[in-house]
Amino acid sequence: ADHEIPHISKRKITYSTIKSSPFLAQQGTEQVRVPNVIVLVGLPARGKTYISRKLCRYLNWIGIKTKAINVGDYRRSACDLDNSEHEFFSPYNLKGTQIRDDCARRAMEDMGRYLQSKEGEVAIFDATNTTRERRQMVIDFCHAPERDPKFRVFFVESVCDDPKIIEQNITDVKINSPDYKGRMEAEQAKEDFMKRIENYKIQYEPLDEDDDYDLSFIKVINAGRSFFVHNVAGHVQSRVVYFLMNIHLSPRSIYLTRHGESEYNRMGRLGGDSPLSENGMKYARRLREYFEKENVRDLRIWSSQKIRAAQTASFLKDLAAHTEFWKPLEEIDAGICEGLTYEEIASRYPKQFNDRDKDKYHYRYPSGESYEDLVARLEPVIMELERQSNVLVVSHQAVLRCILAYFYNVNPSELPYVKVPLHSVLKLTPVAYGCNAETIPFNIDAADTHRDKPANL
Ligand SMILES: O=c1[nH]cnc2c1c(-c1ccc(Br)cc1)cn2-c1ccccc1
Ligand SMILES: O=P(O)(O)OC[C@H]1O[C@](O)(CO)[C@@H](O)[C@@H]1O
Repeated sequence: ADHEIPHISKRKITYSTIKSSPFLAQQGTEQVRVPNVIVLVGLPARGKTYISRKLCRYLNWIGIKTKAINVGDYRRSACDLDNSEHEFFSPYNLKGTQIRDDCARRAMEDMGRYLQSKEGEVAIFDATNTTRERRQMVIDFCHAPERDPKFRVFFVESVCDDPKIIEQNITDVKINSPDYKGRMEAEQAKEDFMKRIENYKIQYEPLDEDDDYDLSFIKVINAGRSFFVHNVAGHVQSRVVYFLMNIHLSPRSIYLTRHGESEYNRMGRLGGDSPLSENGMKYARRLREYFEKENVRDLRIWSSQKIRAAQTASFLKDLAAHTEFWKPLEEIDAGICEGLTYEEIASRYPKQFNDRDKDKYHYRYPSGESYEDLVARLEPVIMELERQSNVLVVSHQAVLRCILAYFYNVNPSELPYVKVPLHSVLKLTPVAYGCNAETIPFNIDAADTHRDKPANL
């Protein structure tokens, strides 16, 4: 109806909304990008699964539909677990070799269906792939004559001879893996796994810039200490290289908090730039006390530039090695609904209000932003978070939902409903393949700004 949105002009304007990913211009319904296969290469305990799961999470978060396929999972389900001792992996064990080849082929065929069906754009093939013969089998599968379009192949080889890192890997993710958990003592499991690595070393043929001159690949050396990058082709491969060059294994914590309660929070009003309320000030003081006790080494504080966030961060400034104010950390822009309450939006713009709850991730406020827009503007923040050590982020409800969704693989339909209450700190500590989360509540009164998805939608 006319009173809904002031029309700029009566002419029919069709806005081409880039629906699927901020990094992708769609033509019609087809994605313009060819399917990509990222093939891991490396001895056991070189972090291949760590890389594939982290990469998968990042690519999905930026809107590139990706699936990681782990051949070890196929082997474990193909044969019961007494086939996980090191003898099974000997190249002289014909039965073991045959089972492992068969599992690799089945995993590859599942990968082919995932990409051919356009269910996804990128598949990550997580296996040792340590022989030239095995890698050629994957290439032939991706470039099969009848395949159109051909799958683009990028090899990610993890080369690591740092005993400390390998030791950490085996302790963190091998001893408790299904192959050993509850069946062998830790020391025995570690010994067996070292023998499994020796079995793979017999046949290991690393990627070589001369022999593999025509391939596209990156060698990651000693958990990202150095890299060798060769023949990178296309957008996805360059994003993968960029991501791998920014992640690290060093232990640290990421603290997330919203600003203290603001005057607008108390009134139920969206956005704006109101100062902290009395409760909000109390929270800022208690937040400082918490970080005095936490005594975090080299803490960096990143805050949105909104008054409510800057006030909160300013209570901690002298505790931090460095405090900076970032525009990308500002709250979602509600456009024409800025400063209104949900009730006012529902009465003034009923259709907009209803549309938003139908697809809250993609819905863009008129003259404002969608959650999808927020993810695109937060990508540099995520990349910098990966690079850093101890960081406290002081931001807002919608922004923290997007950041949490990155660390916890939350999909676009659930992301806009993640609970991020006022007056609580979330402490994230990356471990092995995931992230430990500790919620520190402060028990200081605050408005509840959370709106659940209406039951009928
Ligand atoms: O290069 C490794 N060698 C042995 N282990 C490793 C790595 C990496 C790794 C690899 C590439 C990049 Br870029 C960053 C880290 C992670 N991990 C790992 C360690 C402990 C638990 C889970 C994974
Ligand atoms: O996407 P939702 O659930 O409306 O939450 C985002 C809203 O939360 C607030 O940060 C606080 O209400 C608003 O400024 C913002 O518009």
